[in-house]
Amino acid sequence: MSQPAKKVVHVAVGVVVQNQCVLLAKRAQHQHQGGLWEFPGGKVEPNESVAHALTRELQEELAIQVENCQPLMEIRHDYSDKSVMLDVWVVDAFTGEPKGVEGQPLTWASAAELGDFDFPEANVAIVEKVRQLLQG
Ligand SMILES: Nc1nc2c([nH]c(=O)n2[C@H]2C[C@H](O)[C@@H](COP(=O)(O)OP(=O)(O)OP(=O)(O)O)O2)c(=O)[nH]1
Ligand SMILES: [Mg+2]
Repeated sequence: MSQPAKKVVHVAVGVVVQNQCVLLAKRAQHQHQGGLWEFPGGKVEPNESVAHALTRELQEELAIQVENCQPLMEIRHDYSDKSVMLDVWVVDAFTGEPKGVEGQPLTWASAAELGDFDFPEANVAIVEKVRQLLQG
């Protein structure tokens, strides 16, 4: 029997790079995929561009201002409880010093350190691509 089409949550995800490291944030326990590390970002609002959503979310979550970004990859993933489309962008220029505005822990990880963190399932391919990018 056919299932009704599942709503896919469109997410703007920022790979914020500086000094050959990438910025990671820890998701709060109460959130979807809580307790895991993520690339900061959040949901794209209706009629909002992905670049705008990314800029808005990184201002809200990290208090940084995106100065330059470009698309890296798109990942569609079905969790048991939710489907997501992660629109991943590299942020290679920003102003401000990243802070965990919502109380979330932040850390910078090098290519070699990326393996030390637990990420949501959807992130496997992103982490691999980011590792290559940082080794570039
Ligand atoms: N930001 C981010 N979200 C991710 C990653 N990997 C992954 O599966 N997700 C999923 C978890 C969530 O279901 C969704 C992102 O939602 P979110 O909770 O960050 O959204 P938001 O910032 O707009 O927050 P909210 O206030 O609406 O909860 O994407 C990732 O690396 N970064
Ligand atoms: Mg978020």
